[in-house]
Amino acid sequence: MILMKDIVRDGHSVLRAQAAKVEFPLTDEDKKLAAEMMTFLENSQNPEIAEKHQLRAGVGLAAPQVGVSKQMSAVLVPGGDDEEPVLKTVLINPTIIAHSVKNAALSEGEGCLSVDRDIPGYVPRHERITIRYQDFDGNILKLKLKDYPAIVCQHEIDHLHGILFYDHINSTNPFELPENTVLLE
Ligand SMILES: CNC(=O)c1cccc(C)c1Nc1nc(N2CCN(c3ccccc3Cl)CC2)nc(N2CSC[C@H]2C(=O)NC)n1
Ligand code: NI
Repeated sequence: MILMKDIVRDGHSVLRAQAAKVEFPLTDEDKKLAAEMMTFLENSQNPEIAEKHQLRAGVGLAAPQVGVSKQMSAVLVPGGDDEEPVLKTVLINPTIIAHSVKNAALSEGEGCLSVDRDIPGYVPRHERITIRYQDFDGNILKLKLKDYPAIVCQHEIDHLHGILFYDHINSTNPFELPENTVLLE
């Protein structure tokens, strides 16, 4: 199982590299990695397991964060208690093919499993996006998202292009809110 010791931290070059496209058919190794990344997210969101293994909670994990420079990210945005997840998917070779003019940012800022320090500030992103990606069989799928799930997927797709959340924070005024940007509570 993936543990915090397996997660690459900021400063390691793999987090700043352009990840390679995933080839199809997926190798067994690719399939295993995708499953392990999703299991990590589930474990990290389970209080008992997270406590036992000292896992930091996350809703997204990209392959470069476990040292694999491939375009694959797992996303698990939970619903309320006893509800289905809002979003549970593995994005393979994802691209944003459309987005709103309007931007959005999490009012509490963003965290990242690969960044051990708290970096305050708004991370302006698109409020709505359409993602084109591939499933395990290589079929091309489209996904329209808005608000928190859209923010999470943009954060994870950034990882595949060597971009970290704080790259988007205004260094002179971290809490400056660009016009046409809404804050998500
Ligand atoms: C600096 N301020 C902050 O971090 C921050 C501070 C407050 C609120 C938010 C909303 C913040 N922001 C933020 N909170 C999260 N979590 C909230 C807690 N949650 C979680 C925790 C426990 C169980 C289950 C779950 Cl689900 C896990 C996810 N996650 C992300 N990000 C940025 S997009 C990728 C995603 C990620 O997975 N990061 C590791 N940002
Ligand atoms: Ni991250």
